[in-house]
Amino acid sequence: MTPAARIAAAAELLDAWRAGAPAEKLLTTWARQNRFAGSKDRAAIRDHVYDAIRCLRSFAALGGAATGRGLMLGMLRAAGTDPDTVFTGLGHAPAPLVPEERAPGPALADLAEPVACDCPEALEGLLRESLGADFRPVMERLRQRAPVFLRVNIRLGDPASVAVRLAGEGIETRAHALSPTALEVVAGARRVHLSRAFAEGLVELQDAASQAVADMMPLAEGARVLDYCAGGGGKTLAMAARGGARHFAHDAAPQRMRDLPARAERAGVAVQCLGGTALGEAAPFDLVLCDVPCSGSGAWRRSPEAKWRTTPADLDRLTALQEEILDRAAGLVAPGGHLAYATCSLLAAENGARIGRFLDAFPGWVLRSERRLTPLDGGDGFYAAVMRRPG
Ligand SMILES: C[S@@+](CC[C@H](N)C(=O)[O-])C[C@H]1O[C@@H](n2cnc3c(N)ncnc32)[C@H](O)[C@@H]1O
Repeated sequence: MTPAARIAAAAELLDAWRAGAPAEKLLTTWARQNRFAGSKDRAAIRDHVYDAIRCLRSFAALGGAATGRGLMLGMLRAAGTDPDTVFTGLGHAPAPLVPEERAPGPALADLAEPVACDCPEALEGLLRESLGADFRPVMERLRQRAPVFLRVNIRLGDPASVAVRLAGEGIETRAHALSPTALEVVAGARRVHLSRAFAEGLVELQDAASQAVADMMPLAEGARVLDYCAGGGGKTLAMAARGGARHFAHDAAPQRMRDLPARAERAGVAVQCLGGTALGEAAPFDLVLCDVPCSGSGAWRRSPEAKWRTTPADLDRLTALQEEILDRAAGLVAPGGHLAYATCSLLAAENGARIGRFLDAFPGWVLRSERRLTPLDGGDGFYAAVMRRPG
């Protein structure tokens, strides 16, 4: 496909996305129905679609319309590319520009701040309040693609020698300040899944801030550790790789943990998955981590659709669920043990406010550590707090 044909395909997909279909599903269906497209075509179309979703407001303003065509036009203008070189109507390229599309519009620098930095209208007040002086730089960062990070499984290799192994497979990496186990992939990211290093459990794909959260967890020798909202088990595995403790995983949707036993085996660690009844029998635990469901606002570079589809009412539902999970998990912590709370949210309502409420409701518990990370630190936005139960 020509670059222009890829842009035409992305414009069509964006129109279907605006009608409500999830981007991932649209891209998979498109690939199935257009077998002539190669992996480079699919990757380029995916990049255009996700870039446009990340930059929805600014691209629409620069392109003069929030349609797929307007968004692609805005994307070209934002990049300083002359749209006439793409909108030629030749072959599978988009149709030539009509006079209204050609009329000079605003430049990126002239757009109002929330439009220029692609801030969702529905959450602007909360984001400003939560981020303070970092509002603009964080929102700007969320317009960009997310970096790819690997977590080195320190049970099986040290980061420096794993980096050399990866380089031998065409994957260039560099260490990252957020975590001693993190390697940022600077070239060859698409090779990771097929690499021997990945197959042998030397590395997992995991955001560096997520690794930093796992690093914060107090893991005493012989401690019994429960990942209460384990999902796919990213944090369970990161904690287990540190060694010394016994690890348990639970999730309200147990099917989310279905790959965890195989991933644990590949990583050379032991993790026991617990359903509801078994959980009660296995309690108490020395550490319970609640990596709760949240707005995901810290990860909008990776999952930009949520940026436009999360409403204040969703947030109310989420904060109520976060509170319920914390209260229930507190009952699983042994006297003198720790309860940890984590989100990939930038919003104070899901972060410090939840911990403040918990400490008010549970006298005697003390806050031991707390960390806020934004994409300005390099990885996703994260919040984590560790509290200690009275002995
Ligand atoms: C942010 S995700 C966890 C991600 C995971 N810890 C990781 O690092 O890959 C939140 C998880 O909480 C689970 N969850 C939702 N409600 C829950 C509840 N009431 N109790 C336990 N888990 C719950 C969801 O099914 C989801 O898998």
